[in-house]
Amino acid sequence: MADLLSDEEIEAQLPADWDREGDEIVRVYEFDDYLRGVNFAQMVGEIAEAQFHHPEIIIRYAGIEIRLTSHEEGGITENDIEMAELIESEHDA
Ligand SMILES: C[C@H](O)[C@H](O)[C@H]1CNC2=NC(N)=NC(=O)C2=N1
Repeated sequence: MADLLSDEEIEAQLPADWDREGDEIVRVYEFDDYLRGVNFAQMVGEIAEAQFHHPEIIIRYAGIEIRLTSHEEGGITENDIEMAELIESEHDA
């Protein structure tokens, strides 16, 4: 079990373009092609399986929303920050 991060730690470690919403960190990735978004969601799912840390993935016509929280700990942990960083690197690849 990872430790819950403090408000200051979350603020300091949140990757660029990610927002904090209560017990979750959130990012919307916009795509101008629906199936490119679907493909990105698939890649996020593969990262989640590899990390065994699973985001909520919302597939919309205009883009993909990723919501991360650590359910077992009941808040935001290093696992969420690490997942956000891995997803960012996948998006930038
Ligand atoms: C039993 C529990 O669901 C598993 O240990 C993993 C699976 N994936 C998970 N994903 C997320 N986001 N939070 C968890 O606490 C979590 N736990």
